[in-house]
Amino acid sequence: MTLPGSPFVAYRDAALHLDGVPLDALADRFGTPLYVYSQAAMLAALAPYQRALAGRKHLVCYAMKANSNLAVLQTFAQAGCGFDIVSGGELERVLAAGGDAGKVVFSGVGKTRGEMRRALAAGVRCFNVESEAELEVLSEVAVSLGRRAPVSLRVNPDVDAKTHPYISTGLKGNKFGIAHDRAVAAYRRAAALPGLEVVGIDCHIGSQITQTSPYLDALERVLDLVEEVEAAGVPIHHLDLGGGLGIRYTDEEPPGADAMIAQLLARIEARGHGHREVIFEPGRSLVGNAGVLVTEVLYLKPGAQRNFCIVDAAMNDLMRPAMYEAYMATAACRLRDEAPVRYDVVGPVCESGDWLARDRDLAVRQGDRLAILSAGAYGMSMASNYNTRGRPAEVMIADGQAHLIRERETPAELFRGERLLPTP
Ligand SMILES: Cc1ncc(COP(=O)(O)O)c(C=O)c1O
Ligand SMILES: N[C@@H](CCCC[NH3+])C(=O)O
Repeated sequence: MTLPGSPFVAYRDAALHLDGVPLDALADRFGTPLYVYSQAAMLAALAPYQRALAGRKHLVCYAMKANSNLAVLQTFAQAGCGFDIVSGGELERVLAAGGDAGKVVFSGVGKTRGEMRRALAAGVRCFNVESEAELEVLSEVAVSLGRRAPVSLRVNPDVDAKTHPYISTGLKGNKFGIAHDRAVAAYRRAAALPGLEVVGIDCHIGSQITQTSPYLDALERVLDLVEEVEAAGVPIHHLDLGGGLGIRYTDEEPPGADAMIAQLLARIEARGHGHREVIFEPGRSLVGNAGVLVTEVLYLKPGAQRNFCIVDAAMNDLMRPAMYEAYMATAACRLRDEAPVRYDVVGPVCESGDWLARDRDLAVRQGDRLAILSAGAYGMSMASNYNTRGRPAEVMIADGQAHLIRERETPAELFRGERLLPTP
């Protein structure tokens, strides 16, 4: 039986393993629903980025929104990565995990003054500024602290990333970045403001991108702008080409990071920009196929039109199917020599949109476990407590050992901080 996604997920003697560890045994030990990650799979996904960029000035800033567990951040920090953050909370996580603020780029359209102050105090590498109004506020905040904030302008290159409309970010109609035709004026303004120091340019065109051509199109537009901005007298040091490289969830065939980067670097050299430092901000491609969500079959419910496989994980644990109708592959943790039945895999949450997989042929019985594959990115990091459900525990396999890296939430933790009204 072939499985899409990670080569680290495989059957051995009819039992599904991640990185050599049987998932049923982890479910027995830690309970379900349970996120399980492989550190080796994360490092294997980082390797092509490092290979392609070796020998030139570069920084891989892991886009931690994809999976922000401290142990995941520690893994990438120890491998030399920086981080792409989008909130003050993410900055605190980087620092708690031992990451280097000097390798942090701070993206996001709505940074608050408080977040700017904290990031300046921590000494982040760069603010990826997304509007002209933000430039003014950041300069003011920096001046009030007697600092100059390093900035890069996130430009919107208006290219089609050819991905799901909800996760496309580089088109004119998106809220992200500064419009291409406003960018030179914005750079002039940034260079004139007392609290700012222009250091780079950046773009990020979307997520789950499975072709190289949108990156090449965006690069041409970014390089055109760099030339215009420098001609206007504002030097640009680094090129941040964002993240967004896709992974295989089912039958997608995204380019390898090394092949994609090699093409971009060749173009950068050819246009005479080879001296610039290059930054990438990959999220999903580093962690997506390094993780699975293990869930137990609670009930099998045959129906006239559809059969339901009701599991203990739900949309609050893994939002991608409900939110984007995303396809997530599922696999039984133990293979049974029985005829499969076609099921919709659904959770206990009171919403018709609470489904994890549709029309899947599964040979499972009550009490069996299923693994939702490719769940290492935008799984736990998007989980909520809807229906007062504690979020799953997380386990990381490192050097053949399973480590609990986040405890399961208890109901008491969920209403900690809430207060009853005074009784009359
Ligand atoms: C600014 C920025 N950088 C990087 C990423 C990482 O994207 P991905 O997980 O698709 O690599 C995102 C999310 O799409 C983002 O918004
Ligand atoms: N959360 C999305 C991707 C959004 C990328 C964030 N900039 C997903 O699961 O596919």
